[in-house]
Amino acid sequence: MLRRYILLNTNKFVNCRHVSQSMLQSTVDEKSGIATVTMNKPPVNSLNLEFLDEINTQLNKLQKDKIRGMILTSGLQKVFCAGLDITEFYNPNPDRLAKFWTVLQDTWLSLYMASFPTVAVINGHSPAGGCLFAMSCDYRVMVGPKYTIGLNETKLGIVAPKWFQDTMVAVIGQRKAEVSLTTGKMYTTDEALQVGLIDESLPDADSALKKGTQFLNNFQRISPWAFKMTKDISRQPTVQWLIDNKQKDLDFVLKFMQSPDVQKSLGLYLQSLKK
Ligand SMILES: CCCCCCCCCCCC/C=C/CC(=O)SCCNC(=O)CCNC(=O)[C@H](O)C(C)(C)COP(=O)(O)OP(=O)(O)OC[C@H]1O[C@@H](n2cnc3c(N)ncnc32)[C@H](O)[C@@H]1OP(=O)(O)O
Repeated sequence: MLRRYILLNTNKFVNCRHVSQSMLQSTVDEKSGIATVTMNKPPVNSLNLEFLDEINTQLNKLQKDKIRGMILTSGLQKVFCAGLDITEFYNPNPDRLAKFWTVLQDTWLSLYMASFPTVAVINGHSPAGGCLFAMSCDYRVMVGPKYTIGLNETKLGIVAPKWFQDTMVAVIGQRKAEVSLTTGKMYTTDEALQVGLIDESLPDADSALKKGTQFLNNFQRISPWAFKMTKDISRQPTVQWLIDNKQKDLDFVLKFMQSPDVQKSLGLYLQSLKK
């Protein structure tokens, strides 16, 4: 049952329903119908099987609740999301890896095709899967200037799957995405704004959240049905490949991730992170 709370959110009191609390906090402003979903899995919001499952469950719940919009942000000091949890890939248990990848596919489909408008308030670093999540929202507001965002997979000796790449192409275009993906480029906030990877840059998290809310307020006078149909038509070419090839994508990942060369690269990368 939903309970009423007064919740402290970025130094502001708002009237809201408290929907869940664990690695993910979700609050819905009663007046606007806008949900704020805050990732809170220290130290870096890395996406493991359980966290992804929780995110996907929450997205499906918000859809059923017919919210009017969602802000996705982080409760951590300087990281929006560090991407996929690399320990899921290193010396993996094949059954768990298969579950992990399937939940990732489903979570991406839920977020990318969400029936409500979505904004990523990127209040920290956002590499790889973190960048994928941000790019999957309808609008991106980033706190600058000190954080970075991008698909850095080649720097780990791995390959961004086709649907990660297609998501980037849909945001910044083929040519820029190709250079960005092959070089594993991590953009500063200013660079990300220049290339179109983010829509706005704000100096602090409070003003970024306000900007995100302002964007969502654009939809108050737009029919949810018209919004959803338009988004579906626009995004269908990007999602169709995965919808048609979920098993093939999974089989490839299982094979690729268990190859000795990839394991060696991942081991070295994990070591460098620990240092
Ligand atoms: C036909 C051909 C088709 C080809 C298809 C190919 C198909 C292949 C599929 C494979 C695709 C795989 C896709 C993967 C996407 C990903 O998301 S991979 C993850 C990439 N992420 C990163 O590289 C981020 C790494 N982290 C950082 O850069 C930094 O941690 C940070 C900038 C996010 C934060 O910095 P800081 O605040 O200084 O924290 P740290 O001290 O670095 O980290 C604290 C702590 O967290 C651990 N950690 C960091 N990131 C991760 C992570 N992603 N996963 C797991 N753990 C992580 C880090 O090791 C530290 O741990 P300790 O405290 O030292 O134990």
